[in-house]
Amino acid sequence: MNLFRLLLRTSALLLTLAILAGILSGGTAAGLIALINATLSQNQPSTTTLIWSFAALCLVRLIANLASQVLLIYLSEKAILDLRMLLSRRILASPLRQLEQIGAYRLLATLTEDIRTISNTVLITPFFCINTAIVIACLIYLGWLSRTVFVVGLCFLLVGILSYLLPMTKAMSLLKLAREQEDRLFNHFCAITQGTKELKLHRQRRQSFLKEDLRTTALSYRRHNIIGMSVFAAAASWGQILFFVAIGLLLFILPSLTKIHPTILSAYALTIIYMMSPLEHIMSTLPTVTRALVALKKVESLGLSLPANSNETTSVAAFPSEKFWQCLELVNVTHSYYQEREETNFILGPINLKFNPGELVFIVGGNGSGKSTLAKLISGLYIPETGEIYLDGKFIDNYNREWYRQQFSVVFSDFYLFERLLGLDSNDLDAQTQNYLAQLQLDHKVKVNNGVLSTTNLSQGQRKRLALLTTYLEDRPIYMFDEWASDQDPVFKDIFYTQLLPELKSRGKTVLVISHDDRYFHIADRIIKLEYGKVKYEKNPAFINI
Ligand SMILES: Nc1ncnc2c1ncn2[C@@H]1O[C@H](COP(=O)(O)OP(=O)(O)OP(=O)(O)O)[C@@H](O)[C@H]1O
Repeated sequence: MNLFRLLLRTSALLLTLAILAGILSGGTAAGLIALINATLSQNQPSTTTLIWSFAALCLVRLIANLASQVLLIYLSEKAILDLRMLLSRRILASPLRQLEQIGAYRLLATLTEDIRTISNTVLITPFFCINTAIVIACLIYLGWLSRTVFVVGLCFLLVGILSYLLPMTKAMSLLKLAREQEDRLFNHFCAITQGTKELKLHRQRRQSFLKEDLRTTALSYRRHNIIGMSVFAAAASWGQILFFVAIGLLLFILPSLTKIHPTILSAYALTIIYMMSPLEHIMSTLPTVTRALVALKKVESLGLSLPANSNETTSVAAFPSEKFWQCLELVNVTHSYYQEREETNFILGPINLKFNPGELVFIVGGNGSGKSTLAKLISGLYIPETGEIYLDGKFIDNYNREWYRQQFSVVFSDFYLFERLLGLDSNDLDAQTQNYLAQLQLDHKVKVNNGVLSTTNLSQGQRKRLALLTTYLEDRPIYMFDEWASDQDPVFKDIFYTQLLPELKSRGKTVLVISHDDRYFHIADRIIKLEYGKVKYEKNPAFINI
């Protein structure tokens, strides 16, 4: 994808109109220069026709220039908005595993830095187009003035462009390296925001983080940027001097080689001087354009490029709401993680499990045995590498996975809490929420108004209760809680296991609970124990020696 295609996708009509207006603007600029040259070269006072032509060209240039700029500004702002929305949608449509592999810091760098870089370039595109149109129109005018001089000039121009492109390529590779360092910088920024407490509490850790990690990366980023931008500056200065060399050639060398009329020479000198400002502008925008190209490449390399990368159907309208289901089945399901540094694989499965409505199932096992991974597989967040998942005999594939995920309400151990109760449009949402707040003993802390919670700045245990509240409001057939009770005080832990879970079960919900609380295993209908990624046993708690 390049910048032009990005603009074309936004609105082909607007882009065409803007380019036409830009060409007209550039053409009239060249026309004005031609008129000025013609007037200067004639030895008699200007005719009325010339004066009126000059006034008309001024007017056309004013209107065309304005129209082109306004159209392109509108177009570029629309392109940025579309890009922001598209990229956010792409991220949300990408498989969870792919996003985990990319890493939050890289996504953050793309959503902030890459979009900012692309936006900056898109915003200068209007002026880039108009200046290019002016340069092209001036070149046409020069060609019309004298073919011989033009051909010599063109050869000179080609040599100039080639000598400019060479350092440009070098600069581009340096900017690419700088962009890689930017990803690492974002990783360090995440460490600063998420590890503030750990860094504050340990002076040596903080100093070594600042010196060895952050500073080293920031210095490397700076070095690549400085060299890259200096190469650009050198190329731009070289380009500028080439113009004067061209004028020098024209004035001092060419007349001695071939016969050229002085009026043509002065017209050439005037036009080249006029062209210098738009050309300088074009050259000054090249570093920004190059950065944007690097940013676009980065977006593509993350697998978040604009062509659809997810084969999943995002519509759920084609499927019935699954309030009454009979059987959820996992057949030989596997998932593996490749741990690059350890060069080892963690393999979960093959897993064969069945779940029924109204069942309370505990998933237990030691740390790292694969419980959370299984939860992600069951809820459709991970796609099984091998094996199949069936809901009432319906094979879950890309076509219906989005619908399948809508059957689950989950509180993960690393849950996220939204301040607004998004996507819940019940008429009495506030009343229902208030009711649950009281049930979860949060009504003295949190209020709700028009679906907005008064605060989420609470203790971890209280925040988990708010996450539980959200799942209550979602009212879906299958509930999953990943170590939900681990942050609760003994009193509320007891309420969770002995009141809330049985209540959900009595409402016909299937409840899958990942837990280490063996004191409460007896309330489950079934216990599934995982060990090293395999199901060790699946039993009624009455038959287990806890
Ligand atoms: N995002 C990941 N990338 C790579 N490996 C991972 C990832 N998440 C988990 N693993 C690996 O998979 C294994 C199982 O992890 P999982 O989180 O499923 O275990 P768990 O049983 O939920 O553990 P715990 O009780 O500590 O929460 C672990 O050994 C871990 O190293």
